[in-house]
Amino acid sequence: MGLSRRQVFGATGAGALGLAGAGVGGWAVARDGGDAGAVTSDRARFAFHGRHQAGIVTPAQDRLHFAAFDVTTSSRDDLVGLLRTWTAAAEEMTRGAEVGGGSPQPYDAPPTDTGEALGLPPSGLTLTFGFGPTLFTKDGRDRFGIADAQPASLRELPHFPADALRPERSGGDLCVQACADDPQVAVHAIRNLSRLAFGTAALRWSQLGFGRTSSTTRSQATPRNLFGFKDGTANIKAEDTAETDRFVWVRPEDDPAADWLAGGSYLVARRINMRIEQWDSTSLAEQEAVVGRDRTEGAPLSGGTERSDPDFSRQGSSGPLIPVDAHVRLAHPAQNRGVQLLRRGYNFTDGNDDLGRLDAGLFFIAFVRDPVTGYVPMQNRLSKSDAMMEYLQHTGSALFAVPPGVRPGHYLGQTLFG
Ligand SMILES: C=CC1=C(C)c2cc3[nH]c(cc4nc(cc5[nH]c(cc1n2)c(C)c5CCC(=O)O)C(CCC(=O)O)=C4C)c(C)c3C=C
Ligand SMILES: [Fe+2]
Repeated sequence: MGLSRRQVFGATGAGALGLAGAGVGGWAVARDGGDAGAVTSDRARFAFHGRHQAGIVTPAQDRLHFAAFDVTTSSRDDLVGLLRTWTAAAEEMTRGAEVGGGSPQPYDAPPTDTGEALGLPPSGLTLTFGFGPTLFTKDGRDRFGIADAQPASLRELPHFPADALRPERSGGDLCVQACADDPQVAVHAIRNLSRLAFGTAALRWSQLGFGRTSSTTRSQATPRNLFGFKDGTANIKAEDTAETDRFVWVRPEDDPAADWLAGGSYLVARRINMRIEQWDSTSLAEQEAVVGRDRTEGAPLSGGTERSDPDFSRQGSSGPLIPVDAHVRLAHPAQNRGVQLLRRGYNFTDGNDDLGRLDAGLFFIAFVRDPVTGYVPMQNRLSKSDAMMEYLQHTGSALFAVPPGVRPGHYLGQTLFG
């Protein structure tokens, strides 16, 4: 039996909870007659307005279309105009309405909405927007008069060992994470936002994802990644409000020069190719040793069930049961000064290469309160020592500051530009 809405979202920090459209500050999900709200369905609808943007601690949907944009204008007014336009369109699309639905549609002009989502339910669409470091400063230039408000932690991520990053899959001034349970709804959202940006911002790169690789609420089943392992077991969950407060949401005192980001977060995106043909020819014993958990149950190799705490000191006949270079050992808070992050990634396949190998992997997305302390040291440790790295190649990378949620009547990023 699922948890009730109040159990799932009752303490988001906003202190209020209600059905979408009720105009309350907490996250709300409306489902026809449903009470769980933790499991998404095509009828799920997430409120666009709130204290935090949706798409972070709201239950992870099954599909992703992620897009990074370059701003092509040098006009601050045009940029703010785009953020206002995106705000209105995002609010419409997340409630399943047409873009520009309120305005009359002249027959001799292109429709205001591209049309492929007409008649489809909201499908749990969430749109999460972020600002990249280059929106603030580029080539030493203060592009839009916001350089003084650039958060100290919003810098290009450092080069990590074994990175094979492609510039055309990295960076960006703006990002939009569109998640939904219907891929057509997610793609429709990015297509329409790109169209509205014409002349102000242009798509730089984008990534489709299927099959979430993390659960973000307790009542969601743990999904599997393309290595066939349960992924997301030890993730921060929406119910863990002490953890989300400590590791996900930015506080005003974190960076006084960038207090506009309070209530927001940072989004780390990494396109990680998985050498799945190599993985598929590896023994199950080796696969489990690399992960540090068993494949069937997802239980730590030290014993117990999926939810048992790993015992890193437990010894087998030839050393620790969870090897010293196992992924879960190196990613565990015990190895990372207690740090945790909220993972919200997706599987991807983008065709194949000339040798018939799939271009497949995991589009890693994490939300952190501070990437400098909450992501970079962990990635360094994994890139240097994780046994899984033999099967991985990082091919894309980006970092964005995710502003707080939008209040009714306000626009995205108003705390920065307003
Ligand atoms: C820098 C952070 C991380 C990257 C990059 C990353 C890539 C990555 N992970 C898997 C598969 C699994 N990861 C699991 C756990 C796990 N991973 C990270 C961080 C990164 N992973 C953390 C913090 C944790 C939790 C550690 C803990 O507290 O125990 C697991 C185990 C199940 C689970 O808890 O989710 C798997 C499986 C892949 C395939 C991958 C890159 C392609
Ligand atoms: Fe991981």
